[in-house]
Amino acid sequence: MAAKPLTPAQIAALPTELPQWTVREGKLHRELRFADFSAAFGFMTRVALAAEALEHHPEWCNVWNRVTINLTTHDTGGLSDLDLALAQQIDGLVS
Ligand SMILES: C[C@H](O)[C@H](O)[C@H]1CNC2=NC(N)=NC(=O)C2=N1
Repeated sequence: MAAKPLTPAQIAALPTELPQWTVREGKLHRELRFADFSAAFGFMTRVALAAEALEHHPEWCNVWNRVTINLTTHDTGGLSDLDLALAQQIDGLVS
């Protein structure tokens, strides 16, 4: 699916659309903490499957029970509708 850059109105609505996320250095940013590594990696596995299905992939980092996620669209050089869609799916995969 071709990524569509977010409009200024969509960017202005991000805090209400995605209250768990901030925009840091132009990327959607969320930090999560889990009970242990197994829970964190289980979450990452679910996100990986969602990302593959969406053909849109996170920049992320895992340290034991912590997962740091940054979303941006390399093809457009900024935030797109695919970042919004992936962030919404990720929010639904946090258990
Ligand atoms: C061909 C393939 O769908 C593209 O290269 C996709 C893959 N995953 C991607 N992920 C992200 N975050 N940005 C992209 O521009 C991107 N492009």
